[in-house]
Amino acid sequence: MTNMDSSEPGSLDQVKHVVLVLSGKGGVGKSTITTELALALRHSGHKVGILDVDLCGPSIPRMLSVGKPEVHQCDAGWVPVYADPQQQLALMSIGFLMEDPDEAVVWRGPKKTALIGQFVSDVAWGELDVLLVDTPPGTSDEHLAVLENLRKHKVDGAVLVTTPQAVSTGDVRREITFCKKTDVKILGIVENMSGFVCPHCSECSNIFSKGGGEELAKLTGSVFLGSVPLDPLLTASLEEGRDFLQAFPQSSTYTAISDIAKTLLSSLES
Ligand SMILES: Nc1ncnc2c1ncn2[C@@H]1O[C@H](COP(=O)(O)OP(=O)(O)OP(=O)(O)O)[C@@H](O)[C@H]1O
Ligand code: SF4
Repeated sequence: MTNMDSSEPGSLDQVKHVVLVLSGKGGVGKSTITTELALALRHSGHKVGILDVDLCGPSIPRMLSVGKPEVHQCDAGWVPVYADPQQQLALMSIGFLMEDPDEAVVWRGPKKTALIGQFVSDVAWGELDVLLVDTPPGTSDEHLAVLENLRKHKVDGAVLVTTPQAVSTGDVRREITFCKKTDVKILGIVENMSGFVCPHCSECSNIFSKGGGEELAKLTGSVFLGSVPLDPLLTASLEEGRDFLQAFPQSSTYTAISDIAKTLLSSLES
């Protein structure tokens, strides 16, 4: 996808890279991967933003323990909320603006797309190295609304999240077709919940067949960014809004996430 003329005004002008995080279906860990990639990039000294546009279940505020703060507006738009005292990890979630998280489910298409459109263009991010956009699952009109609005500024490409089970279904392939049709570069594929890390001995067992994500990447000519195991310590950290990477730097899951973040960053900067 082409970048917008940088002379045009917009709240993404000082954002170096915009990355969509997509999944063919819900529950594969898209919000988890978005959150952990943001934390990994932030720990490696980058200034990161997360735009949580997942109307169906904005879960990132809980994962980052920011709750439901009051959001303020300045001349440039909505002011993001910071998830860390150093103000290196900015978050704007559609959940902050919704009275009742269940209300979006009954909204009709045009209302959703109008809200998303406004939301995407109206956040005052300031300077960021990377903005990760957590989109709703699937390939709906909501995706197109996100894309149309981001495209006015810039989008580097998309990270596709899948699981060993989902890789064999049509969902992830539909997502790939969506990227091709909408001219969004696939930056890479992440296989999440790839094996199970035993909470007692830290051994990783492959419950489902492994390697589907890598296979899919080969088939579609995409980069395989890596796999993240199903780790009960990660589940608990997300539930408690605790920074897993800070708490468990010796774990194999830490290494897996950090390596994916490094590979993504080098592909963005190449
Ligand atoms: N690698 C992992 N290890 C442990 N738990 C995980 C992992 N990935 C995801 N989870 C857990 O699985 C659940 C679903 O993850 P998540 O909310 O990230 O999925 P999602 O794809 O964003 O879903 P949706 O788009 O429907 O909101 C969460 O409870 C999360 O804590
Ligand atoms: S994974 Fe194996 S070693 Fe670890 S606790 Fe379970 S049975 Fe024991």
